[in-house]
Amino acid sequence: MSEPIRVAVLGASGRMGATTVRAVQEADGLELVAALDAGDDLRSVTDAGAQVAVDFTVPSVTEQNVHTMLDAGVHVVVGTTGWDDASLGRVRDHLLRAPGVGVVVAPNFALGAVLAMSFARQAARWFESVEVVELHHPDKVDAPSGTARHTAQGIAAARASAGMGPVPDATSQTLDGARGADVDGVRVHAVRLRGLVAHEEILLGNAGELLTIRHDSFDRVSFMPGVLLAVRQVAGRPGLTVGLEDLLGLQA
Ligand SMILES: NC(=O)C1=CN([C@@H]2O[C@H](COP(=O)(O)OP(=O)(O)OC[C@H]3O[C@@H](n4cnc5c(N)ncnc54)[C@H](O)[C@@H]3O)[C@@H](O)[C@H]2O)C=CC1
Ligand SMILES: O=C(O)C1=N[C@H](C(=O)O)C[C@H](O)C1
Repeated sequence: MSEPIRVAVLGASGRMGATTVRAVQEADGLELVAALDAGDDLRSVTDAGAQVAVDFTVPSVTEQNVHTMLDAGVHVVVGTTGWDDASLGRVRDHLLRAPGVGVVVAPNFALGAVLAMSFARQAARWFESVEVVELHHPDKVDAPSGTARHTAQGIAAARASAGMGPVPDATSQTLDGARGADVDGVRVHAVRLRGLVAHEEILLGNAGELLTIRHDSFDRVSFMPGVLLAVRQVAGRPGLTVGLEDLLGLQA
């Protein structure tokens, strides 16, 4: 039998980190060797011999954590949101100096959410109108969600490659924020409500019809199959992988 993959979890006391700690402990072929939270020294990841670090921390520290892991030759699976083209570009550059090391950054590890984004990209070219609504628990620090941004970017790219123009919208008088955020021309609305976990609706409209694509995460265990898949695959994927689509054999 092969040796287990040695895994460290960063943000281990948080909602996602604690769920990941349990999932790694229960998974075949994985061994939890370090569980760190704010204030802990990242050197304990390498001291513990971790091969893969999973980051579920906060947007303000995740990029620095990844650079520190790359300097140590540790593969990284990142679920923390807040990434943009510039921060991803810096990681891509760093990876040129860390040959053989892999980083997977995925805004959402729930299989249904990844499929919903894929369906939305597929549908985008056939609908004149589209808006994205994300709904989350009120302790979330960022808005709109990383998933909603990724969804809107994918829809915008699909519309652009189909030669579609802007989404119709005659609004000329409005209160600030009433039309949501503009992500590459796609309106994104963020709801924060006690009782919710993580939910997304993609609304696609044509004259006389509406297609709604909806995904609900009712429990954080929904993210774990995707997290474990990435942990198992990251060492075999040198360089930067953004999103879980490629790991699931879906078109990005
Ligand atoms: N990709 C995905 O599927 C999912 C991503 N997320 C994202 O994961 C992130 C974490 O979400 P939650 O667990 O709900 O937040 P949380 O606030 O419950 O947990 C964050 C944890 O990170 C810790 N932390 C802060 N600075 C740190 C540092 N320098 N080193 C180590 N730990 C540090 C905090 O003390 C806290 O325990 C968010 O960005 C969220 O959007 C959440 C759910 C699913
Ligand atoms: O903070 C959360 O809870 C979530 N964050 C991620 C995001 O911002 O997309 C993934 C999921 O929506 C849960």
